[in-house]
Amino acid sequence: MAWTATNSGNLAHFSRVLLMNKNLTLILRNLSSAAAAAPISRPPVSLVSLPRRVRIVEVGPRDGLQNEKTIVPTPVKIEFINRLTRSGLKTVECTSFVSPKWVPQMADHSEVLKGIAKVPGVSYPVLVPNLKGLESALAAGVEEIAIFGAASESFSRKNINCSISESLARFGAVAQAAREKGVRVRGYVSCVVGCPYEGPIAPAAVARVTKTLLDMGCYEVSLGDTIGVGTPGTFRAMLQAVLDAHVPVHVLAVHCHDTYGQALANILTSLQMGVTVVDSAAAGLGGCPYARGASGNVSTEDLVYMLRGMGIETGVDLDLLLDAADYICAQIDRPTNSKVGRALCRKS
Ligand SMILES: CC(C)(COP(=O)([O-])OP(=O)([O-])OC[C@H]1O[C@@H](n2cnc3c(N)ncnc32)[C@H](O)[C@@H]1OP(=O)([O-])[O-])[C@@H](O)C(=O)NCCC(=O)NCCSC(=O)C[C@@](C)(O)CC(=O)[O-]
Repeated sequence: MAWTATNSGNLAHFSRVLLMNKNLTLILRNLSSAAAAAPISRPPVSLVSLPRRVRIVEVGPRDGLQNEKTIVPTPVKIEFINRLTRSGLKTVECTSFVSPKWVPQMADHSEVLKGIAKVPGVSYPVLVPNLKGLESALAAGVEEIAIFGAASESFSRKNINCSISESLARFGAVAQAAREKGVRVRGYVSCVVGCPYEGPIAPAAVARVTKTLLDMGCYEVSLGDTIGVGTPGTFRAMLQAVLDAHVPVHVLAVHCHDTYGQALANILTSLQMGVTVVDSAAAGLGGCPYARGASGNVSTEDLVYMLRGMGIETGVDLDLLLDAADYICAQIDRPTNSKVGRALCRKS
């Protein structure tokens, strides 16, 4: 066969492919020897099949609005909660009975709790830091509260002005008094992978606080990545440590802020490890006033979209949820943080 320009072109192409393959082999070899040299610190993971159903705990009206610069009018909060409930959400955390000097945005807690159109079968938990808060919450007719501890000593002091052990003693008294009144108690642990003041947090510290909250009667503990620094790697190690402390997975929830865009990945990792309860906020609102740099929660719309795409039931109507998110974004005059909200070209 005569040698043609096409053959010569093919040969040049072939040599390039060979060279690329050679480079690729070299790169892969370097990578695998680097991986072999790296210390193996992965905890054992037992993957269970994905759940058929996930319960979403909507935290937008509380976690979402507590960090707003301007105070959102009470009727707007009430309408937001009512719309969220209409979308099919079964748990809507609606306010905090904390000190108005610390978090002025939640000062109208009693009016909000009394003003919402409560739907049978829907739970409306509120945050309670101490017995004074519990007293006011009970007077407003609360049926479920959330107590909120931290795995970081510095965050505990900044957020609730006391050490972890002082906070747990305080929460023990709150939990007991609440349960005596027939009020359900949920727990939070903040800074489960990282703290804005201390950096990385030891998984063992998370396991300790989680166990203590369960021992005092919390029916569920939500593990909060307050500043959204977790990755599937750190999340898996943290969750494994909690499970290794003999905490049953069905009493755990995850609460992921999306600062580094890892929230859905961390949630998926948690589902793979057996978690079936996930916190989120409509429009991706949120942030803790005492956690500098913390961005919003994972958006409920993005979470529902992902779960629906995986065939996991949530009982939430995405259109009605988007309406609720549009409503609050219009009221507080800011664009949605939800990727799904943006993709579907909603008004906000
Ligand atoms: C815990 C305290 C109260 C301690 O605050 P303190 O200043 O140490 O409290 P105190 O007991 O010394 O009392 C000082 C004053 O506050 C009043 N007070 C005391 N308690 C209450 C109350 N319940 N309701 C109304 N007023 C209250 C009390 O009556 C007194 O009033 P004064 O005599 O000066 O007029 C304060 O630090 C506080 O309210 N902190 C709340 C901080 C907060 O809400 N942070 C955001 C929520 S946590 C979060 O977002 C994380 C989470 C849950 O989403 C999960 C995650 O993402 O990780």
